[in-house]
Amino acid sequence: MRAEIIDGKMVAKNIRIKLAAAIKKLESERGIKPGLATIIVGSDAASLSYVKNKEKICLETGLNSFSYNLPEDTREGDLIQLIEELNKREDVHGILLQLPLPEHISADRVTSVISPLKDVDCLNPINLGKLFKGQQCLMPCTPKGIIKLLEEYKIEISGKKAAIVGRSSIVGKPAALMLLNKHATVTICHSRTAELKAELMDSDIIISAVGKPGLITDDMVKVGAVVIDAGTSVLNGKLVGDVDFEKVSQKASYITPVPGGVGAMTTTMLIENVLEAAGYHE
Ligand SMILES: Nc1nc(=O)c2c([nH]1)NC[C@@H]1CN(c3ccc(C(=O)N[C@@H](CCC(=O)O)C(=O)O)cc3)C=[N+]21
Repeated sequence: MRAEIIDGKMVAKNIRIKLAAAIKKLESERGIKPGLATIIVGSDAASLSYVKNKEKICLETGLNSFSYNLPEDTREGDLIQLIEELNKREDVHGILLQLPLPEHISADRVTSVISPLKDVDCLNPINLGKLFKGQQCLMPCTPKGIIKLLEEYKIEISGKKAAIVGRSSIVGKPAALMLLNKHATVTICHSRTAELKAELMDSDIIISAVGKPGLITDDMVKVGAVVIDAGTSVLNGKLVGDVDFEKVSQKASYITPVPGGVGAMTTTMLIENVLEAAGYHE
């Protein structure tokens, strides 16, 4: 079997055309220009790749973008103070705090400070609680993009067995909840999973969000499975996923490339969330 390649770049581009029109409308009808503030502490390679793409897309869709690049040795108190200022600013509708943070900063404490109304990445425990309960909230960008891709390619979720590899609060866990809300039977695998291969071989949909190049090989995937690669590692200066794309694409029915798959959707979902936070409702 030769997999159909899920073209995240193309799907994202089509969504952005609609977003750009909606942003224009919000500005002309209500005088609101949606604004996104991005904070990076230090210089994580995957974060920098995200920012580069995000800046381009903010420009393209007509969003205001404010960037804060803070040094690695920033004090937690100073970061919290910056977030509190952004919470109050009327021209900032979304706050994106890039993870991971340096070890001396508590991500839990800092993300709790982000106003739930501006929390475009769903990091605040209030929004995570809503997600847990299946209530309406700003959905985390990467899992939201994954669901959109599955829907765009008319891939059935209800009743399917889905395995998520990775249990981060920003991709793995929310992806599991969102698939569960769409009636998949979900297994969450991680570094201590006893039989990763056996779990994956039994799955119709595999989502990998670990950040380990080459983690998912063709012997772990059943023929006809849908393989979604949400890994973002930088290897020799290039962005790579978790999946051995060449080999796995000969067994899967659908597969996402890196770049051009999930990552391309993440940035676009971020813009969608900023627009939502700015008060635009279809
Ligand atoms: N709070 C937080 N939320 C995140 O969502 C988050 C984060 N922190 N920290 C860093 C990682 C990394 N990440 C990427 C998203 C998109 C691309 C992306 O746009 N990729 C394009 C191309 C990039 C290129 O080729 O330069 C693609 O895959 O097609 C990359 C990386 C989000 N992350």
